[in-house]
Amino acid sequence: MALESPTLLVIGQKGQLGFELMRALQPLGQVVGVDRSTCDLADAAAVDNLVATLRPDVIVNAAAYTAVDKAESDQDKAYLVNANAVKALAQSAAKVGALLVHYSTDYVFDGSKASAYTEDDATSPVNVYGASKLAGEQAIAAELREHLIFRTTWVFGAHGGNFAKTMLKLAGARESLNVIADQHGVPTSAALIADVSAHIVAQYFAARNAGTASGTFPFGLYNLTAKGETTWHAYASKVIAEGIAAGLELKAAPERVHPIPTSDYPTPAKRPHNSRLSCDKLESTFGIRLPDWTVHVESTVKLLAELKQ
Ligand SMILES: NC(=O)C1=CN([C@@H]2O[C@H](COP(=O)(O)OP(=O)(O)OC[C@H]3O[C@@H](n4cnc5c(N)ncnc54)[C@H](OP(=O)(O)O)[C@@H]3O)[C@@H](O)[C@H]2O)C=CC1
Ligand SMILES: Cc1cn([C@H]2C[C@H](O)[C@@H](COP(=O)(O)OP(=O)(O)O[C@H]3O[C@@H](C)C(=O)[C@@H](O)[C@H]3O)O2)c(=O)[nH]c1=O
Ligand SMILES: [Mg+2]
Repeated sequence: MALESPTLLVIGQKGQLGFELMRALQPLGQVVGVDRSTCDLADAAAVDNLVATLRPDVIVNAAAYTAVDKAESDQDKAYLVNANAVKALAQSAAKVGALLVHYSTDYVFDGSKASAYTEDDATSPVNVYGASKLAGEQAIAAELREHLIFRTTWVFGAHGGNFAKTMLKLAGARESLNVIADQHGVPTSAALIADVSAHIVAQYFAARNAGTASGTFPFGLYNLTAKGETTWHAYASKVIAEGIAAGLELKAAPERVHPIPTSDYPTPAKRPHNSRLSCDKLESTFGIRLPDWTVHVESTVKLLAELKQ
């Protein structure tokens, strides 16, 4: 008997991660992408109508309010998109029996732990964005058993805005940069997150086709980042060094990227000093091996340099 091709709905297809998901999910079925102009996530009725009409097997939500500093003075909007809309989406998914794949952040933690955070560690966000994302996680867990929430960190890619691209731009315009050296974390490429998501959705389809998905599939919360660790300062230095090696003309050489403490870079939102997440649960549950963060930083900077030339 031929198996029917599944339908996958990607919400937020124009973000960093959404763009990579539209690529990575293609082999799994019919992929339908929507963005703010075709479906506003904050419009619960529109989302419910879309889900009821399309009846997707899987909904992947890559849309979020991600402006961390702006969220401090725009709390209602951050909660509307990251919490209320996510709860409504989970309810819509439950009605049609879809798996909901969703993404969250290291900013659900206060960063006071000395080692990498596991999925069992207590949350304690220090900014509005982190609190709104945590509320979204909790809403999904309350509404829908068949969910996967991937907590990730410091996302970058060739498509969309991110810290790596900001550093290349600043290094092209200025002789020197000051970058925080006492916040520790892991740059994770949107492509890696999308590829791992696709692997796991494929495992879900395989289990479902074998008739076991709803009974034994390991739904739930997983950390998903690249391996290793760094600081914003060392990350900026690496990006700039790779940019120069790839032929970009940058004014600020890596040795003129100065390390500074968080106290020297005041921002509206507080940020955790430790953003490291242990991915042992994801690797052992799904049999996945995550690459070091430098692998995709190197390839992405090369690609960005090629695109400029
Ligand atoms: N970026 C990062 O460093 C990290 C991100 N994450 C999480 O990963 C996920 C993906 O993030 P990333 O791809 O980097 O984010 P981006 O900011 O690149 O993309 C988010 C997308 O969501 C869209 N969006 C926002 N509000 C709405 C809305 N009301 N209706 C429809 N679309 C909307 C945005 O559209 P528009 O441009 O029109 O606003 C944008 O296309 C998010 O859940 C985020 O919280 C987790 C850790 C780190
Ligand atoms: C531009 C700049 C930033 N910084 C600091 C500020 C901040 O602590 C750090 C990173 O800056 P960003 O603006 O990229 O930080 P931010 O937007 O907070 O990045 C976060 O985004 C959300 C969506 C997440 O979920 C997190 O995982 C994380 O990636 O670098 C410098 O020290 N010097 C600079 O010149
Ligand atoms: Mg940002």
